[in-house]
Amino acid sequence: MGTATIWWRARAISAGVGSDWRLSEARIRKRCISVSTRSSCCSSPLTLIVSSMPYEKELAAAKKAATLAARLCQKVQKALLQSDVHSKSDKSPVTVADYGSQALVSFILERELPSEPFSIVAEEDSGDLRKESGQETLKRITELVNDTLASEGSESFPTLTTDDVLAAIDNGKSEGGPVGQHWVLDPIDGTKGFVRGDQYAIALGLLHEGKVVLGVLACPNLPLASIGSNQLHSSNEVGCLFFAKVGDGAFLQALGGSTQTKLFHVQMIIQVHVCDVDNPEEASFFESFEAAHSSHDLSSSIAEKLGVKAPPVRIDSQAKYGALSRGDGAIYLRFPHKGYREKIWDHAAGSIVVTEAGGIVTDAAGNPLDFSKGKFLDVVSGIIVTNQKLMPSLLRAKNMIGNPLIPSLKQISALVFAAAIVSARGLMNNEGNGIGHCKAGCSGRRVNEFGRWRRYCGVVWIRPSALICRIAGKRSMTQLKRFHCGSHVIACGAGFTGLLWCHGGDDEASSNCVGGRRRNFTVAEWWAKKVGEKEENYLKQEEDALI
Ligand SMILES: Nc1ncnc2c1ncn2[C@@H]1O[C@H](COP(=O)(O)O)[C@@H](OP(=O)(O)O)[C@H]1O
Ligand SMILES: [Mg+2]
Repeated sequence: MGTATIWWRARAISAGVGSDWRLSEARIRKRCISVSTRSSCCSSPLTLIVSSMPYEKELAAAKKAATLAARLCQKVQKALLQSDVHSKSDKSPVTVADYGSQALVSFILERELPSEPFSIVAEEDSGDLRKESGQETLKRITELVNDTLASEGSESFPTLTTDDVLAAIDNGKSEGGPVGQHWVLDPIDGTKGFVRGDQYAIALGLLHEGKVVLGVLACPNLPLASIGSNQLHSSNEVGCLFFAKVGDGAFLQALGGSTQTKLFHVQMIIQVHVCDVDNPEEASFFESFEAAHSSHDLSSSIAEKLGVKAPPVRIDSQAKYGALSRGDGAIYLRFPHKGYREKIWDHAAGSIVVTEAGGIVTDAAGNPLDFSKGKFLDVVSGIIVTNQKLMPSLLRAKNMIGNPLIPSLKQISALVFAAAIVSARGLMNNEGNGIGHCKAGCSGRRVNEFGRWRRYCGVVWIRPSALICRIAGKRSMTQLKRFHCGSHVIACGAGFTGLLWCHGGDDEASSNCVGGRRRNFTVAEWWAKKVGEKEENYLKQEEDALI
């Protein structure tokens, strides 16, 4: 008797978003069909043994869990945005959605995969909900979870008690590690985006022996159409579900399954690929919306060094990984500020979606991310995501910019020049225009802004890596340090080719100069704190001033 194994894989035809929404889920399923035959006689029956590929049922469970959790979050976000009661600073709706999403995902995974060892590394724990003060919130979460389960028409679920919800949340207490299987969950990734009404994601990955083997990203607000420049899909619809299994490619389907994308009950799925651009001038890059999460200055210096022309696309959450996996942009740069430790749930699902789409995810030194060390990722100074072709030059650019020990010729000459500017302080006139020396060092466009800092020149620190000149006023360094938000920074990051800009200064300087080439919102926050004004008002003033 001979046994032949036939691997059959329906290849999805997709060159990018919107190119082909006609594939059905059945067509992309990968199956192993083992066909046993008797070599001599055709009278014997043909035995077909169809066995699922690894992680098939885990993937189905993860998609179901993330889809339901997304439904719960959408409901809360909608109420949050419509509510007059909750101000943006009110964290309670977010809390409800975070816990609710975690409870739902945990409940569904445990129910769908009863025979598997069950471990989840997740962001939330039930400590606060077990306190007297958390009882009301716990009740709301339980209602929300039960309502969401009831809305899943195709199946009936038991009604969960508050204790069931607490237990489901506490499943997420696992520490992960290099041994065995662990789910990795961020119940709402991009909380700030969620509160703003922008992007967020439910991110669920599975680790096996420390490696990510599957990932699902539910992005309820991400358009099905590309958010990059080459928009191919005409739909305005939002809600994307990205998923990937190791060795099997990355795929995208509509999260809601609306009539447009779900004809005849067949869910349409496309295989996604990262964009294969190799010319940085044609590439665009993603970064965090929040400057506090990732240094916008550093990524802009790197992009500039690389020759990227397009402005950054700033969005919250791992929706960035999803968008990159389908070629909306070619690069995702993430440079947390000193002291921050990345968590595995912020990257596990996204990284496999991108790598299965043909991309690469490394730390800023080019090392692959190691998910086997527990909750934290020990990354060297940031995370870089891009395609195979751009990665080498991207790492080179990062090394040149990020390594203070190897300043470029341009940086050295700019340094010398910066020192000259300081010593030439006396050249500035009394109208506050530093035109005399400024013309020599930066473009005319910025002259006035620069000139108005005249009064604040005095003490200068120069950090070669970023070419940042810190120009303090007549105030003492101690005073400046007290403000401690980088707002006294005048950054000359791009050298002296006309890209001098201002991040603000002390109180007067910031009001004068924040409208430089880049706006640093921390200045606004700082200002708001200092003068007790709302950030929005301050920004409005700035807009008006600019007009
Ligand atoms: N100071 C910081 N630096 C870097 N990342 C931070 C940070 N503070 C929070 N984060 C992480 O950044 C995530 C959001 O990423 P992004 O900036 O890409 O939207 C947050 O996820 P949560 O919103 O789940 O807490 C949080 O884990
Ligand atoms: Mg997160």
